[in-house]
Amino acid sequence: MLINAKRSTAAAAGAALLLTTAGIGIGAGTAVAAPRATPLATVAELSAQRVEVADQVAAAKYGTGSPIDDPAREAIVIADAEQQATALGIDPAPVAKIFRDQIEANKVVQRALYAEWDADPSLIPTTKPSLATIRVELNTIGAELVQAIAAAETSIHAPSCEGQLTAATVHARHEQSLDALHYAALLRALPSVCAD
Ligand SMILES: C=C(O[C@@H]1C=C(C(=O)O)C=C[C@H]1O)C(=O)O
Repeated sequence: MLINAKRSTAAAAGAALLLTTAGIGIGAGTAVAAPRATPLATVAELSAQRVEVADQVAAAKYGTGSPIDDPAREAIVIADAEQQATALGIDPAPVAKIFRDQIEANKVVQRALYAEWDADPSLIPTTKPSLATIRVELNTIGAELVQAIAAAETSIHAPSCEGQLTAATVHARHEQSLDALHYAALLRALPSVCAD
């Protein structure tokens, strides 16, 4: 009886080992196929999305007299981000700083596209999107970005933040096939992410 019990314990242990091994195998395979995004990777991805949306902003404004710089709208974007940060229980001041950079990055793209379109009008987009609709999209990305910043709190304060952020930035560039302009803008969007 005692021996049987030992045997069944051994059998259970063996089964558990097999399951664990199988689990590890599945886990490793999944990790290779689709690595789980780190919190800073999400910050970089959303920032990349935001600089890509700048193309639509530029297309909406170009030739309409709407200025690239819209300080009233910028104030709303920053106030929203601060409010969302406070609601999530994080310090709104560094979030506002990150959003100021995000806005500058967006304008880097807009200015570059304006210059391209001025130089070669055949490149001007033929369809003009609605600025109001694009701003709703920017609001959505912005809200997700504040959440990602909140989720990245530990990484943001870690000594490895700059290294992790560089890796995340290069990864986002690759994932979203950013061209040189949008990669330059992405770099402009992120310098305030890691805490001093
Ligand atoms: C994107 C726009 O252009 C600029 C960039 C902004 C942003 O990145 O949120 C906000 C206002 C503008 O200065 C816009 O007008 O909506």
